[in-house]
Amino acid sequence: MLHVRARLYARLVAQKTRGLATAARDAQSFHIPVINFAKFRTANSDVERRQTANDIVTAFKQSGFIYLEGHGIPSTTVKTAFEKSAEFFRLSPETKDALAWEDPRSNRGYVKVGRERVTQSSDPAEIASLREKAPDFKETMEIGRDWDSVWQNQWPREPDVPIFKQTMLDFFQTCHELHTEVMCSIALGLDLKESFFDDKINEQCHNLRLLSYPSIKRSLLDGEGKARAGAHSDYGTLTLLFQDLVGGLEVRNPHTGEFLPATPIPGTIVVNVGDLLARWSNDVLRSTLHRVVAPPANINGNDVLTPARQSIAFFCNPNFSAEISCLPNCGKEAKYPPINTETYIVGRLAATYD
Ligand SMILES: O=C(O)CCC(=O)C(=O)O
Ligand SMILES: [Fe+2]
Repeated sequence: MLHVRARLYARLVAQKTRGLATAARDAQSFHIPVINFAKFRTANSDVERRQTANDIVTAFKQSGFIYLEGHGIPSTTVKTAFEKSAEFFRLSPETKDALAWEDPRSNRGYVKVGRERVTQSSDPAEIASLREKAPDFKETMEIGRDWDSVWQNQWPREPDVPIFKQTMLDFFQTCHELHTEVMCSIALGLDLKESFFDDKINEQCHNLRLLSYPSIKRSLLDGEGKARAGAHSDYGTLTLLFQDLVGGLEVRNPHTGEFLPATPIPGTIVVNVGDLLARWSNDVLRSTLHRVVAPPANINGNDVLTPARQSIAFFCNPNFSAEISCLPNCGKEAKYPPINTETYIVGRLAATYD
């Protein structure tokens, strides 16, 4: 009897040790890999295409974030989008306020500093209090598909920022096409037909967000919950994030709770999984918390002001009419009931804006 108990105990200890070893491995292996998408786009063989698709899906299972290189978007295209974005944010506060964001169903227009507070909370009172105590130090311009039958983009007047509209329309289209390709790779990596997502993501219900983080006193970003953008996850399928070289983006290791810097790598796009794709995949793909904090201080450590920072996020969504229910090959039992895309996205947006 004693023997049996001792054996059982030894087995339990061994299991626990193995579990701890796996957890430690997961914690240590958390990183944001650089993936060369050119290998997928111009692959010579199915094997090569499949290899990159597997790498992407593996990374999205582990950390939910990748740096995409070889994505095919010319650096001049990104540079022009950043220049036009900077030109827009240099407009007077009155000119920008005249284009104010008004409605989560539209999700278009200018959002001044302090109006949005991204968070994981869905409690309106908690979000309101966070917004007051620790607002996001950023301003944004939100752009949707321009041919929507109900909602209109809030374009600045052409003479105020020449070619802004055309630049952003072209950039929107370019990002939409890249999203479609990356979703093909995800389908393949999940053992689905490569075209599986095509008719569920083709209506361009996306959101192009230009972000400007003004230069502020570093001390304003010290303190509980204070950040340029608070810790949050994104809502849709994928986010394509273009960042300048200032730094400050951090990604949370879910195994340890620690935030890891997503240091800018020139020429790459940071791509991360959003909540709706995580839900679609029954949490096989991971939607990871991230935030934007003050960039690392200078070596002498006494820089009082943070440099201004610019980024562009393209939030990709399924078609608003698409029903999101557990994908094939993603577990035996669905963890979530089906949900309509528009209901989900508009609900999340309504909670985060003032
Ligand atoms: O500016 C960044 O680098 C990230 C912004 C972001 O995460 C967001 O707007 O959802
Ligand atoms: Fe985000």
